[in-house]
Amino acid sequence: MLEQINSPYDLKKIDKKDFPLLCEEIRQFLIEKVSKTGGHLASNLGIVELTVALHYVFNSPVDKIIWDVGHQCYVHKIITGRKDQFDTLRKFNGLSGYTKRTESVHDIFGAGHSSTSISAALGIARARDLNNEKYFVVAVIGDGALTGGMAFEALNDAGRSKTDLIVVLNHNEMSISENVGSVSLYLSKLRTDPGYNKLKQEIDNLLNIIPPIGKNLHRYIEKIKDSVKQLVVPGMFFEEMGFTYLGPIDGHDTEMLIEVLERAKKMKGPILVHVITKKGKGYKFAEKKPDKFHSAAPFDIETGKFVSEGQATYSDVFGKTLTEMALRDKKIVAITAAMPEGTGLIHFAKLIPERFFDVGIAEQHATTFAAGMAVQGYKPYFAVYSTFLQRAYDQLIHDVCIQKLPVVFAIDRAGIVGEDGETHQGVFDLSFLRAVPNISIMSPKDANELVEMVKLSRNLDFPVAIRYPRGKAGSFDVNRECNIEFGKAEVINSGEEIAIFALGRMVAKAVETRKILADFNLNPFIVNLRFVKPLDEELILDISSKVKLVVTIEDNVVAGGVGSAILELLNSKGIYKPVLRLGFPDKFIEHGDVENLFKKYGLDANSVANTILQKYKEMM
Ligand SMILES: Cc1ncc(C[n+]2csc(CCOP(=O)(O)OP(=O)(O)O)c2C)c(N)n1
Ligand SMILES: CC(=O)[C@@H](O)[C@H](O)COP(=O)(O)O
Ligand SMILES: [Mg+2]
Repeated sequence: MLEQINSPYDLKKIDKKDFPLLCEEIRQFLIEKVSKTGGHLASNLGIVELTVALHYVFNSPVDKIIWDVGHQCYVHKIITGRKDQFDTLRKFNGLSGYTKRTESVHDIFGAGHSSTSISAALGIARARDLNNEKYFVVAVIGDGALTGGMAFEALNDAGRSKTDLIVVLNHNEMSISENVGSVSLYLSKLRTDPGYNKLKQEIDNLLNIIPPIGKNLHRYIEKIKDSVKQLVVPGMFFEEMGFTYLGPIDGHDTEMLIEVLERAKKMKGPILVHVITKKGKGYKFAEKKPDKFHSAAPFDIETGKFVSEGQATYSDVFGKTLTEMALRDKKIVAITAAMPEGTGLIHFAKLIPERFFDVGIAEQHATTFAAGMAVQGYKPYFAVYSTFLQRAYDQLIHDVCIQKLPVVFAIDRAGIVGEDGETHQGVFDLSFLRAVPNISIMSPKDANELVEMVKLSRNLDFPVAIRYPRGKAGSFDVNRECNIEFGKAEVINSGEEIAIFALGRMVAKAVETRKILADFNLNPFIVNLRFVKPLDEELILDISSKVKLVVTIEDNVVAGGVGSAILELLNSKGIYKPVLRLGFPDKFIEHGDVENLFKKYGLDANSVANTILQKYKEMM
């Protein structure tokens, strides 16, 4: 059946009774393809029936379906004519793992970061109304994404607006890990107590029988209805927010889904359809461990084992080091915004649960919450992906840095992350952090240096950012002493003519570059900068004054990064030399394998060596 589907129109030609079979085919397709490419398997397995029902009931692209985060849009991509590209999913020049406006007219709104769908949908709906147009607007948001503040800002705005808008809440009790927070508990209550909803329906029916006689009496009765509802159905949260609540419904029953969505179509104002699904449905390993199959690496279908399992990542190095420190130091607390696994804080959570805080997908709250703990003498470590820290820029400035509070931002996934693409590349943090007073920024060249930096940060009495990349880290020792001196760079090689200042994982590339340049009789200085703020000015000025060409290499956009910092320093001291700044250009970096991307942007060792040679020849 799947072969016949190349557009939502084809789906409408299929007999509804055959949908369960179609969904089964889609699941097999997903498992087979994602086992090879990697990707967000569990979320997509859970949303098969809901996506089929949505595309059956609504008429995309005339009707607008907006996916929150977008990591669960694979079924949508299959139905909207992109199934033949699934072998290229998340690969260089291949299909994006998220919704992307340039990829299809059915991707009405691009995503990757969480909790944006209701705002975007409301914007589209209000634009529709201003234009006097007629179409449906549907936001699909998960229970995890609903923990994000933006979702509530949007509900708050939409609820009283009377704008026609349908929000479908895909409730599977999971964020990446288990979902957290009181809204999550509230949803679970709705989910597990069918009588609760039946009662609501019965009360609504009963109250609606009361005839509205006269204007004043009508108003009075409406008031009574509201009070009775509040008394008998406590916490009618969505209704109180101004939404008509439909649900909860079984999200794996296509017939039921279609019936309820059709009903929602006929209703006016903001509607919330509460759908219960199972993350990972239909693949036993993903059902059992939905967190492991959330953002899955390629795996073996039979065993559920990941191809590259085993080696420690930078996240593990951070998580294990901090846990080790915190076992002896009761002031250390760890904070995550819904990423305990991804950030390596799971190690901390298991051993020291009382000092571990998962605040939901709420980076802004996490940052100010950390500031609050710091005010009371704790040492908070907020582990956050570089790309998601963008969300909390104001909190970082206003709540942490202005007050010079000793919060440590453990910035994971700094630099390019690869397959997640432009929404997730962590290539802006150096630029946006450098501009902020009071914060110190450092980046380790390898796993052991990360251990040392985490230790160093413990006794720094001001805001600190430690940035490190996604991926394997090599061997390390959490018991290693800290030998790094604050603000001091490391000279890896002395040299002549050329100085290469590199940061973080680019140090290894600089070392490799030097080997290539040796064949051309060039022996540059190689400096591991370690610190972006403060820069080791003395060392940088000393070495720069000895060479003809200064080169900087960073895993960040060139604009405002560490190369800019060095250029500014040299300029301010009257050292006017060519400074070749290597990093990412002024564009969003697409998805693909990290090494391919480094190559494309001239940041692999061979490309760096060639660029240096060319520049050097021009100068001679
Ligand atoms: C701002 C932001 N923070 C963190 C993430 C990482 N993230 C991606 S999906 C996800 C969980 C989403 O859960 P939910 O919306 O319930 O979708 P499900 O996977 O359960 O279907 C998280 C935390 C993100 N995409 N954006
Ligand atoms: C959708 C999303 O934002 C996360 O699932 C992200 O893809 C995880 O990335 P990692 O695989 O690097 O943890
Ligand atoms: Mg969920």
